[in-house]
Amino acid sequence: MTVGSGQVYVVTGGCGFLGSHLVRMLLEHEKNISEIRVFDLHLDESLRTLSNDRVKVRLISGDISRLEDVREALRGSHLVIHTASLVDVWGRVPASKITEVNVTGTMNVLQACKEEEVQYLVYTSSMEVVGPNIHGDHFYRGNEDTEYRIYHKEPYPLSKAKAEKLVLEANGAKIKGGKLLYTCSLRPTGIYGEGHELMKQFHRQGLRTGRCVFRAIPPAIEHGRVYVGNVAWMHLLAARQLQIHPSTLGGQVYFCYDSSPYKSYEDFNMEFLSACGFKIIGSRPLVPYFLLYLLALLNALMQWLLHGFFTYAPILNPYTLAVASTTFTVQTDKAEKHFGYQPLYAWEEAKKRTITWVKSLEVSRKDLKDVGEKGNYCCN
Ligand SMILES: NC(=O)c1ccc[n+]([C@@H]2O[C@H](COP(=O)([O-])OP(=O)(O)OC[C@H]3O[C@@H](n4cnc5c(N)ncnc54)[C@H](O)[C@@H]3O)[C@@H](O)[C@H]2O)c1
Ligand SMILES: CC(C)CCC[C@@H](C)[C@H]1CC[C@H]2[C@@H]3[C@H](O)C=C4C[C@@H](O)CC[C@]4(C)[C@H]3CC[C@]12C
Repeated sequence: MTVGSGQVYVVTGGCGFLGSHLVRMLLEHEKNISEIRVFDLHLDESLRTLSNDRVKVRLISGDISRLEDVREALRGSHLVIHTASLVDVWGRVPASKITEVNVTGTMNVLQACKEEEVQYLVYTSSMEVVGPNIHGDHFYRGNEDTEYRIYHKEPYPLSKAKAEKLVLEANGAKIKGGKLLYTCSLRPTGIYGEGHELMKQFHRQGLRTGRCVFRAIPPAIEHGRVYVGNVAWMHLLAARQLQIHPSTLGGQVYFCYDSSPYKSYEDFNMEFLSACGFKIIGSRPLVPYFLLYLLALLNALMQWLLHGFFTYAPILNPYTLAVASTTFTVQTDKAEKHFGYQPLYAWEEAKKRTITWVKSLEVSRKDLKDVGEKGNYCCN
């Protein structure tokens, strides 16, 4: 295989949900690269087959929390897109582990950039570095400059906020050889699309309840969502333009946005699930908020009691309830102004692709039979 003399990009967490879309996006749309190094703790061998005459996809097994692993992966590369992270708001992973991967891991990426003379770093942050906060303050179609009471207590948002701060502070730092490091941070809202693990869980749950989804959150609560393909596209453009206009993009944060509609978390999921015959029951929440909150508290108590025996980590806990019950949506054109970002996929296309994928879950589910034919269609 002949591989050209283009740039070498490293994608940490490249085998994850966003990471694998990003790798495919780079292969298809970035003409200036000859090698993509996919660095991950758990490798997805299928990505290796994506290598072509122009670009080699190299899978590198490593742990972001080990500096040596990161240094080795970055050696001789031009740019890093750092998406590796432990995404956990359910208490499945100890807080210390989240800090080790998300904060120490990011320190390692920065250190490795400095030691291995890598000048450009695009960091995948999260809307959670801003909010929603636990006070329930709504962030209604805000932008990067909107004032908000930022308050972090949970390990995941805390770790993302700390990591983002480190990334931004490192912008302009001297690296080995005397050149400067340029960094920027992208903050997706809730990402959806092909491969979204949580959507698989909601789909599975919906099958158990006869394709009925029982409304829990008032429909007026807006939750920001963005299509994974557009998040990947935005990373590609940021990486490209950070090298061309480092003084414009360097040290900046950008929310990731597209034309996905502003809806509640549940109504948004229904955009896809309804194509599989799912129905949402109730135009208002069926259970009063205080009962849902009690249930969330009970789940937290059970988690604490069972800790040491096994990990009890249901989807609903006080924190996920607070996030789902607080409006958090963005409306901004900062990325368009700074680096010409416009969504690559219109809402109709993003929706179509996601529906196709959700439908494919139906045929691929081995345990579909366990649910029982009758129960599947109680709403129809
Ligand atoms: N999913 C969302 O809705 C969402 C929203 C906003 C921001 N984000 C951010 O986007 C990024 C990607 O998230 P995702 O949803 O694709 O998550 P994901 O879990 O699918 O991907 C994360 C990847 O990081 C890898 N990883 C974890 N620990 C590692 C370690 N110690 N060393 C090397 N690799 C390690 C995992 O194996 C995985 O492949 C994360 O930084 C996350 O914080 C996600
Ligand atoms: C109350 C129940 C009926 C519904 C519970 C849904 C809940 C699990 C969902 C709602 C919002 C979701 C978060 C949101 O989309 C954004 C992010 C940021 C990202 O960085 C990590 C994932 C996270 C926290 C989503 C997790 C799942 C949440 C809380």
